Amino acid sequence: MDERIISANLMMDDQAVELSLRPRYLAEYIGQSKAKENLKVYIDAAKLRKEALDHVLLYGPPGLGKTTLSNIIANELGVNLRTTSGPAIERPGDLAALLTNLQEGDVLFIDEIHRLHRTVEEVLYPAMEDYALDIMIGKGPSARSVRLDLPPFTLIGATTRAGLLSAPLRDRFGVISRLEFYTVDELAYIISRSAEIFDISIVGEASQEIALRSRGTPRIANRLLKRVRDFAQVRGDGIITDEIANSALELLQVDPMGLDSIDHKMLHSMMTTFAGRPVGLDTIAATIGEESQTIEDVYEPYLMQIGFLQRTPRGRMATEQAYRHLGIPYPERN
Ligand SMILES: Nc1ncnc2c1ncn2[C@@H]1O[C@H](COP(=O)(O)OP(=O)(O)OP(=O)(O)O)[C@@H](O)[C@H]1O
Ligand SMILES: [Mg+2]
Repeated sequence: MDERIISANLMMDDQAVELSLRPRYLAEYIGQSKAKENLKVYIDAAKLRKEALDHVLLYGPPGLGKTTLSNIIANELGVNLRTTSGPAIERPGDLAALLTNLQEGDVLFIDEIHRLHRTVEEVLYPAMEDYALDIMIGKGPSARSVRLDLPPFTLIGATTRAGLLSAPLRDRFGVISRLEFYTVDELAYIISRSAEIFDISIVGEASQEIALRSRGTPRIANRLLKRVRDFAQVRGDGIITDEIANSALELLQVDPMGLDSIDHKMLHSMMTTFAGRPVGLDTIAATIGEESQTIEDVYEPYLMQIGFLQRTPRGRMATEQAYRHLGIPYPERN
């Protein structure tokens, strides 16, 4: 399991904490104003018409609040939420069971929806489109298909990789929302809110400092806050000051841009081993000993967001800004 501090993936000891930190209503959900504004209109309209909300697809890098937002949507609608995930639904029958147990207007949340089995996905098409389930009865030449009506419901799908969704599935979502990285101010606000929930005091610029190194990601912000709190309690008097925050963050080896040793290794090898030439994802992965998928889902999106990495048709390239950050001379040849 990934134990690195900036990893946006969920770790076991985070799960209980995440529950308490998770905002429950749209008004408490910080940032993502575009997604939020639209959703608010659709939710209000669905409530006015007493209809199920249209199916929603949420996508974006890990830890940006997809699961949180799905919970909020169900809360705002005042309906039940059933949660499952793509890989957990093994057979079409499993999905059929989930669907037939829904009540009118309920939300079915499928996390990692890009990992649904093909045969399961096919059950979803008529369910999403017509609120119906096509069931095969019998075998061989006498087999026939029976259509079963479902209550109107809302499917919320979440994925870190919208590109892996099949076109027919993607087309059946009426609302498609991309979650964005958070600004430093938004993260600082989330950190202050979490500190309040933890009942710890954080003063001066400390929440800004932590926010700066959180890679635009609330989950990382909350995780860094917890580690900094440990330092404050052991090395200080429990109050998170600028000084405590900075020295803790330094020890955690997260640099002022939020980059950790893997980011550094990756950029460094692109600049030196490959001398700034475009490099393929798999080559980078093999060189630094990480999985291509982890690099693509976790590392690249943020490095691209801050303008350190470029994807060209010939491969990945570090930008001049990245060279400056690492203190390596930029090859002047392009
Ligand atoms: N907009 C927000 N405001 C406040 N806190 C947030 C917000 N979004 C996320 N968080 C915090 O970040 C944590 C992670 O969010 P969440 O689990 O919803 O991310 P996710 O996108 O589902 O991640 P994954 O792709 O790994 O499933 C939550 O526990 C919550 O505390
Ligand atoms: Mg999630």
